[in-house]
Amino acid sequence: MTSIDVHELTKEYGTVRAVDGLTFQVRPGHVTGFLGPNGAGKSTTMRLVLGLDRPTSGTATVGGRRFADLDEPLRHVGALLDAQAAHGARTARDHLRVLAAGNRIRPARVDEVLEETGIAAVARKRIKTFSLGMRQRLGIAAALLGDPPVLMLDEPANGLDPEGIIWIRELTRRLAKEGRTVLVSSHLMTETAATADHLVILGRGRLLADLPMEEFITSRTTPRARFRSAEPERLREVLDRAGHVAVRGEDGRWSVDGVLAEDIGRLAAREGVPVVELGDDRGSLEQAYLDLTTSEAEFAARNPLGPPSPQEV
Ligand SMILES: Nc1ncnc2c1ncn2[C@@H]1O[C@H](COP(=O)(O)OP(=O)(O)OP(=O)(O)O)[C@@H](O)[C@H]1O
Repeated sequence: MTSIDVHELTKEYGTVRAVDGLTFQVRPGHVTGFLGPNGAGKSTTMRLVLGLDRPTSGTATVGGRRFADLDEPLRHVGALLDAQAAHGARTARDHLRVLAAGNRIRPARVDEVLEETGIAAVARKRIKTFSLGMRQRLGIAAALLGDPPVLMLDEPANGLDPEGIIWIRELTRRLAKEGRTVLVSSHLMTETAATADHLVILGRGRLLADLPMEEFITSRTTPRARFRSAEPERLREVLDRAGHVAVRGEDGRWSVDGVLAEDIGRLAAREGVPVVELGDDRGSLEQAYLDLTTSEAEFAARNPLGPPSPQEV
C-alpha cells in the first residue's frame, strides 16, 4: 500500500513561508480532501511531493521514496496540477502518447484513458482548441495513464460542467475504493463533502486539521433534529420539560437545536406522543470549515506571531 508522507515540510519563497513545518500522511483507500484558504500552501505542498520544487527543509515522499527517485513516475503517481500546462500545438492523443512512451506505458492505454475521460471524440484535435473543461479532462487522462496507486488532483472540478462534476466525483470515489491513495484539493465545499471521507486542512502553511470528515463536521457544528407530530404542542411541552426548545417552521416541521432525533424519539415514546416524521439535520462541511477558519483568524489577530497549532484551534 502506497501513502503520501509529508514530514516537517517547509518551503520558503524569499520572505514568504508558503509551507511551514507540515506533517501529515495521506492513506490509501480514502479520498482525502485537501482544504484551506487561498494561499494556504496546498499547491506548493503538491508541487513539493511531485519534486517540482525543492523543500527548504523536511521531506515529502510517496511510498517512502522521493518522487525524484522513482523510475517511470507516472506509474507511481498521477497528478493534475495545472491543466493549462499541456503543449497547445499537439493533439490530445499525441500529448498522451509522448507521456506514455517516456514512462514505458503500453500505447493502447492512451485510447483507454481518452475513452474513460470522455475526450476520445476530440483526441485528434489540437489542445489549443480545447475548452477549459476539455483540458481538465485531458489533465485527468494524463494522471490516469500509468494506472498509478497514488493520485493528486488540484481543483479537478475546475471548468467542468455539471455532468463532468458528477463524473469526477464518481471517478475519485472509485479510485479510492480500488485501494488507491487520492488527494483532492478544492474550494467547493459541497463537492468535497460529497466526495471525501478524510480531510487535511491547511492555514497559512500550517496543518489546522487532519481527521475523518464525519468527525470534523460533528465536532464543529451543532446538531439539530426536526420532527412532525400529530400532537406537536404536547411534544413541545415534553421537550420543554427536558430543557429543549422546539421551534415551529413555516412548513409545519419543528426543529430543536442541540439534540439528536433519537433523543426526541425516546422522549416521545416514553410520553406516548405520536411522531409522524423525525430526522437529524446534519451540519454541513461548509459550516464546520468556516467555524475552523474563523477561529483560526481570531487566534491570529490576538497572537500576531503565527497561526495556532492544531491543538490550539
Ligand atoms: N513560485 C512562487 N514564488 C513565490 N511565492 C510563491 C510561489 N508559489 C507560491 N507562492 C506563495 O506561497 C503561498 C502559498 O501558495 P499556494 O499556491 O501553495 O497556496 P494554495 O493553498 O494552493 O492557494 P489557492 O487555493 O489560491 O490555489 C502564497 O503566499 C503564494 O503567494
